[in-house]
Amino acid sequence: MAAMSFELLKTSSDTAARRGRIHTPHATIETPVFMPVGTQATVKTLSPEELMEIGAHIILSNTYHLHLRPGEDIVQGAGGLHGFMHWPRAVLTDSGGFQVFSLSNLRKISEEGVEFRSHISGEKRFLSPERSIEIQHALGADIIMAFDECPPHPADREYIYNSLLRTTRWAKRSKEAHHRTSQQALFGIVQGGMELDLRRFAAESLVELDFPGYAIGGLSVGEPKPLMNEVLAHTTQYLPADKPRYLMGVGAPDDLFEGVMRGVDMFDCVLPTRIARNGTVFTSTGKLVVRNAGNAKDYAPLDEHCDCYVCKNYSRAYIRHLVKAEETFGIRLTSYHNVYFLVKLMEKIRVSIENGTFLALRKQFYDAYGYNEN
Ligand SMILES: CNc1nc2cc3nc[nH]c(=O)c3cc2[nH]1
Ligand SMILES: [Zn+2]
Repeated sequence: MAAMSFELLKTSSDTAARRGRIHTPHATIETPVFMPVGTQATVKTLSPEELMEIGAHIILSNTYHLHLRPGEDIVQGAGGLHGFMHWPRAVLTDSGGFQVFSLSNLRKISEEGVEFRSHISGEKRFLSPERSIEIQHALGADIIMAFDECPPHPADREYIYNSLLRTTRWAKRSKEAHHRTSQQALFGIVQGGMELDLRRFAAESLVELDFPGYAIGGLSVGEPKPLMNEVLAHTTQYLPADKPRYLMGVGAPDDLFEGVMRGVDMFDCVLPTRIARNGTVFTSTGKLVVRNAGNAKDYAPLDEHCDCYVCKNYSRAYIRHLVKAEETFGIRLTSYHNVYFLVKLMEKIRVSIENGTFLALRKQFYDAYGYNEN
């Protein structure tokens, strides 16, 4: 069976939104799709069965974290991530470059790769395109990423230009190291900072190397959302329409609408489980801080428009009590609801693209949520 194939099912006349389908060995994924993040081989507090009940078909894990702990050899011994996590559907792994820069200190970058200290043990470690691909092969994800550098933001144009040239050379080395396995699909990652001409150059350089899918990196790194959206709209124009586009590390509900509108097919973000851990949940009328005193006697569900397991069986009062009492079940419930909220929102977005009602759904959602449209 081929590693991965993408069907472009429908394009829109009023926006760059598209409906697609990604076939992988472990799952068929309807796009646009939101991918829950399971950095250390678990989507925090949720079981694989709950993730399948929620409707997730692909989740993320991180090469950097799993290389450092427990080590890819231990994961490989269990049959890769699917066996290790007891997750039968699709997995995508990031290549580790971004995590080195966002988590570890003492790092030295060279043409060869990146030397850094483990944020866990402090010991010196090294990642290169070849090592990253080797680790991702051992982890066994269905979709893997080329080893890249995500330049800091802000960064001067000179640095961004030289960094993208190296990232392109690293993409070529990643592809050469990857040729062995056919079951895993390798995506290139487009860099170029916030420089529109460099974004085009980076995209065209990667397309020349011909990947089965393209990630858009270097965004969601602290830049203002309008700038992210401007860079995104510019970049997707230079990516092939018949290949998936994956916006890394994004995002909140509005980011999903804005990214879909600009031609993005795949998203991942830690937000749903991260805000859940401090007792905050998404609702159709905006974010709700469940632990606030106002919810002490509120026996309504988290979101009256949500039909998830949590909203069908538990009240705000109960979940507030659990969160205040630091009962683990509390953040399991907020996590379940938040992941469900984004997975379901993407389902509604897919239907709206099919029906040609995407912009109407966006307006209705923004009005209810309290976003302004521009
Ligand atoms: C949360 N924001 C965010 N998560 C990212 C992950 C990434 N991985 C590889 N390369 C990237 O440029 C990159 C950018 C990212 N931004
Ligand atoms: Zn719910």
